[in-house]
Amino acid sequence: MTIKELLYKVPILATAGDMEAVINHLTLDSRNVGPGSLFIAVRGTVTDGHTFIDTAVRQGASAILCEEMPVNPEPAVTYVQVQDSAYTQGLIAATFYGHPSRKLNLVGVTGTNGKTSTATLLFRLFRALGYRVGLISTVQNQIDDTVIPATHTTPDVITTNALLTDMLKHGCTHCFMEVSSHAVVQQRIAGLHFAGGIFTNITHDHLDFHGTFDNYIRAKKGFFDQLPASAFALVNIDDKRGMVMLQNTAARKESFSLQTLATFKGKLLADSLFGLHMEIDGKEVWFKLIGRFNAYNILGVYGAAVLLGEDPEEVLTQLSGLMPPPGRFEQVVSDEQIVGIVDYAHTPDALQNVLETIDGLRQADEQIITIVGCGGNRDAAKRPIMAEIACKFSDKVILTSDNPRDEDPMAILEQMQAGVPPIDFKKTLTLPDRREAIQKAVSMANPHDIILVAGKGHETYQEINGVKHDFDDRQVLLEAFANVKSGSVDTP
Ligand SMILES: CC(=O)N[C@H]1[C@@H](OP(=O)(O)OP(=O)(O)OC[C@H]2O[C@@H](n3ccc(=O)[nH]c3=O)[C@H](O)[C@@H]2O)O[C@H](CO)[C@@H](O)[C@@H]1O[C@H](C)C(=O)N[C@@H](C)C(=O)N[C@H](CCC(=O)O)C(=O)O
Ligand SMILES: Nc1ncnc2c1ncn2[C@@H]1O[C@H](COP(=O)(O)OP(=O)(O)OP(=O)(O)O)[C@@H](O)[C@H]1O
Ligand SMILES: N[C@H](CCC[C@H](N)C(=O)O)C(=O)O
Ligand SMILES: [Mg+2]
Repeated sequence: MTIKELLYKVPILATAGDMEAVINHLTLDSRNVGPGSLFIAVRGTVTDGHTFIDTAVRQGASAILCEEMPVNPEPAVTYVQVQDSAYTQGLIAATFYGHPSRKLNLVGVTGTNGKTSTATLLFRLFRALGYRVGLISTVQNQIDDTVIPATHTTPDVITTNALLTDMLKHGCTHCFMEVSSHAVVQQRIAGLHFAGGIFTNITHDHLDFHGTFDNYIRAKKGFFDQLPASAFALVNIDDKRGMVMLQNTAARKESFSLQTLATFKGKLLADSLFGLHMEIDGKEVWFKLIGRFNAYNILGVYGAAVLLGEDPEEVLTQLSGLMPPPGRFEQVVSDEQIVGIVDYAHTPDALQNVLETIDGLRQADEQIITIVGCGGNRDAAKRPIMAEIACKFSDKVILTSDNPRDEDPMAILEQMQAGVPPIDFKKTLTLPDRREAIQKAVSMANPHDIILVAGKGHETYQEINGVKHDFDDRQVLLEAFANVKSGSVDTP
């Protein structure tokens, strides 16, 4: 495709060089540039892509898209200046790949918690309904049975268009994708055509990136503001920001609720360790998912499926058989009946939901032992809050590391400790080594006690100073259970 063809409908400020130059590769990263590449210079949070234009040219880039023309342009290279290269990237990627998002039903899910759960349940539901389906999620991307590892919750828009193209080649009719707030702000969904958008909820997270809660809300709303009139906008109206999401959307406004009148109204009849019993649209159904928060995920999934034209009864039948995604309330039980629960709760709201669920489900005087940490290079304000919530609902708490990234693990833990109420000091331990923390919890547990290992869920690594070390909470729990059994861990 020539650069001129690629720029169809793109607002341009200036150009230099041959507009017939042929482009066979798009990239944001100078390190991936080769002959035939169009390098898109984007201003980032750490560095500015414009500083890599010369490197891209040296590596043989055929064209450069930028917001600022270089002082000494290379005559053999084509330059295009635009107002916003991150946004333009979306338009170009759609043209380059032939608008794959218009050729299937692309549904985006946004919200602080529940995106992976909702998108994965939709993916599994539509497969069970007999479709070929794609998934773009934190845990993994998927085209039917083929798993493609994910690096982000929402990939950059070039990757998404490439994934959608592969999905079409495999005959997919639907793709369910998570839309993170970072992605909305960084234009990672620009130029994508959505058939629908779902809002799960909004609570405290990512204030490091967005600055204020209002900006965070605005970012989520930005997704709905971009939806076309042909799409549906389905929001949880039990969340007080649900209606805000609908304020300026051109899409069809739909809602779901457990508490009030809504397009899709559900009632939670019972909630146990075996699952949820709900009434939806007048029908009583059992589901295998655990926790009230999953009742919301189920309703959102049900609503989206019906809005996509599926038969409500068939949807409920298939939904009732579905299991939660990996690392979401995943249970690992020891031979002595100590119950380990691995859950991806890494926000105050998710942690509180999961602990309330566990507290509501415990039978008698079982102890709840919570292991929790907070990510480095991420929102620091949530650290003391999460420690406080862990203390409120647990008999014992072990504060530990969860991807310290470039931060000092002890500095993160000290910020968490600041949230521990003095009365709870005696039930709180701090062990920066996560393996040691899990072993300690297991050594303290009696049969039927519940150990919540929060924050990492499906993750199979611990990221320290840019290096991802193998670490899987489920595996480490199993090992600790085995060690206790063989007597190699001290029991108190
Ligand atoms: C904070 C953030 O979102 N960062 C994302 C952003 O990077 P950035 O703005 O820091 O980029 P930068 O390093 O400043 O570089 C600017 C530009 O120069 C380019 N560059 C850079 C170096 C070089 O040698 N050559 C070069 O061309 C880069 O490709 C980039 O285009 O743009 C990059 C390219 O798309 C992303 O990979 C990167 O994700 C980082 C790795 C990340 O950790 N992001 C997390 C916070 C994130 O996005 N999380 C959300 C989920 C959140 C949630 O819901 O919980 C997600 O969607 O995954
Ligand atoms: N609808 C919900 N409301 C509140 N909490 C939820 C909901 N669904 C799941 N959770 C809790 O949040 C955790 C993360 O869930 P999930 O992975 O589905 O969210 P996410 O929005 O994809 O997160 P991320 O932003 O990291 O991609 C779960 O492990 C569970 O503890
Ligand atoms: N999508 C989230 C995941 C957080 C998971 C938690 N284990 C952590 O590392 O903080 C983020 O990138 O902020
Ligand atoms: Mg997710």
